[in-house]
Amino acid sequence: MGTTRVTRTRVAAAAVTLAEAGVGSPRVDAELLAAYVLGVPRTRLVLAPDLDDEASRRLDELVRRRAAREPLQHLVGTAVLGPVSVAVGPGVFVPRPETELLLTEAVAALRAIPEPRVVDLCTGSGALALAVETARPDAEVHAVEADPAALAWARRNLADARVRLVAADVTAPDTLAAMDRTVDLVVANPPYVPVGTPVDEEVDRDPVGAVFAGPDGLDVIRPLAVTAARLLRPGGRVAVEHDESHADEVLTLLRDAGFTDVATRADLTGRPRVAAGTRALPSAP
Ligand SMILES: C[S@@+](CC[C@H](N)C(=O)[O-])C[C@H]1O[C@@H](n2cnc3c(N)ncnc32)[C@H](O)[C@@H]1O
Repeated sequence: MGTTRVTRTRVAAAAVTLAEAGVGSPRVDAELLAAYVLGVPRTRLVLAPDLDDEASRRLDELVRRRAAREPLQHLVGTAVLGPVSVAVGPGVFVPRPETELLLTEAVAALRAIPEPRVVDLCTGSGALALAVETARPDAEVHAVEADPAALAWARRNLADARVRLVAADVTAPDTLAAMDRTVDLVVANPPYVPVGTPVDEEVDRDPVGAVFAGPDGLDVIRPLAVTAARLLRPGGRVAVEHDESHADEVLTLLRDAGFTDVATRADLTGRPRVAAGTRALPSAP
């Protein structure tokens, strides 16, 4: 048997198992799990040594767990956001590719600002804060999170970074009060799903408080818009990820909180997913 034939056969069988279990990207997941077991990037799978008996057993076990809809990122222990990879598992929200739109908006907003001060509200694993710091090593980045389990993951992910992690409630009127009117950019990917909305089985593994936010999904974004306006200097920028059904409501919340130039950014499929705005300048006396 050729060196990669076992792997090819096992990956094909795993993809069938995952498809039957309703996994959205069965072939990719099968390849990623095989690559993980073999300790190679997915792009090098065809060049990797074949699966031996022990590796085959480990792959079977991971495929069984993935078919039971454990998130792929929990199985491999990491999730990627733009240029960074963070450790994830039970107790913390798994960063999603969708949030790269927010990261792109953040980096664009900082383009002309030297040594910017940035606040990431609702940081979860710390992925977005770390990605901003990686893109802009001259930035002073603060990351705010309230949930103790998520904070433990963020602490681990930010251990070697300069990001300052703050345990606080982003809806409280005094969070980071010492920084009022000094921040250049506030970014946030808060919970925004209306309570009771059916979600994928994988989303069910995210902490409830990371996903759901009250009957209309806006229980965190509503006060967060006020917090962002308080923290930002006049002319500073805000960018908030939201559900595609909330575009108009979030723009209204930003306007009501004191933002101008509010606009929605759409993802590659045209769905509105990020609202951005500028902290209004004080009106002339
Ligand atoms: C959707 S997750 C996003 C995590 C991360 N920013 C990302 O993009 O992967 C939302 C996070 O907000 C946190 N959170 C929810 N309500 C909060 C609040 N009132 N204050 C601070 N953090 C909060 C949750 O614990 C969760 O970690």
